[in-house]
Amino acid sequence: MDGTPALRVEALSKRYRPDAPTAVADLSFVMARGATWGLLGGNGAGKTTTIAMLLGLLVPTSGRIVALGHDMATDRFAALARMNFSSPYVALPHRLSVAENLRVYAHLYGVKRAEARIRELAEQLQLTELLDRPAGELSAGQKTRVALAKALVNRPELLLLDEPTASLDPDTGDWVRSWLERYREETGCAILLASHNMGEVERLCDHVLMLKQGRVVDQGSPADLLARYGRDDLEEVFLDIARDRQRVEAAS
Ligand SMILES: Nc1ncnc2c1ncn2[C@@H]1O[C@H](COP(=O)(O)OP(=O)(O)OP(=O)(O)O)[C@@H](O)[C@H]1O
Repeated sequence: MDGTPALRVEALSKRYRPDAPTAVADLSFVMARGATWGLLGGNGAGKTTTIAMLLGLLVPTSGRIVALGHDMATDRFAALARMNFSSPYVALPHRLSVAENLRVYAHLYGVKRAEARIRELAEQLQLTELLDRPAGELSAGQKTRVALAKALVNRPELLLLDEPTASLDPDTGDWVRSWLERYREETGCAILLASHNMGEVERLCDHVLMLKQGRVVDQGSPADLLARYGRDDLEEVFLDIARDRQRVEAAS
C-alpha cells in the first residue's frame, strides 16, 4: 500500500438540475485505508448520489474525489480497477449463468487466473452449487451473494456497498456481515457502506457520516454518537437527528 487514504473527498456537491435542490452539498472527508465507514440518512438524504459520484457513474456539479490516490476527474480508470461496488439498483444480467456473470466481470476488471478466482469466491460465498444457474432465477439472498462475489472479483482495496443486506432475512444478513468482517480483516480493504440498518452500521463501522438533505449534519464513531446523544442505540440517534432533536450536550 502507498500510504494514501482510501478516499479523499473535497467540497463535493451534486445538483441534478439547476432548479432542483442540492442532492449532495459540500461533502468533505478523508477515509483511511482499512477503515469501514457508514453513510446514514433518511430517504433522499443523498447516500446513493454520493456513492454514484464516488464510482464515477455521476459527474459531480463541483468538488473533487481522490480514490486510492487517483483523481476521479482525470484518472478514473486507474481508481476503478482497484475498487468495486455492490448495489441493489444494479441487477446482474438475468439470462447469463452465475459463472458467466462472474467471468464477464472478471474480464472487465482484467483479473488474472479468472477461473481460479471465480472458484475461490464461489467456495467462500457458498455459490458452487449455483454457478450454472441463470442469475435471474435466484432468490434475493442468493443474488446478494452473487453480487458480493462480483464486487470482490478484482480483490478491491476499496469497496462501496449500497445497502448490502437489504431484503435479506436476519440469518442471511448476519452471514453477509460476518463475511464482510472476515474479508476486511484478511485483506485490509476499506469499506464505505450506505445502510438503513442501524445494527449493521453499529457492528461494522468505525465512523459514521449522518446525512440530511445532502449535508453532513453529524459524524463520529458509533460509540461517540451514542454518548453525545445520550442514547443506547444508533436507531435512536438517527431519529434524534432526523427529527431535529438536540444532542445531550447542546441541550444541557
Ligand atoms: N436521477 C435523479 N434526477 C433528479 N433527482 C434525483 C435523481 N436521483 C436522486 N435525486 C434526488 O436527489 C436527492 C438524493 O437522492 P438519493 O437517491 O441520493 O438519496 P438516498 O439517501 O440514497 O435515499 P434512499 O435512502 O431513499 O435510497 C433526492 O432529493 C432525490 O429526489
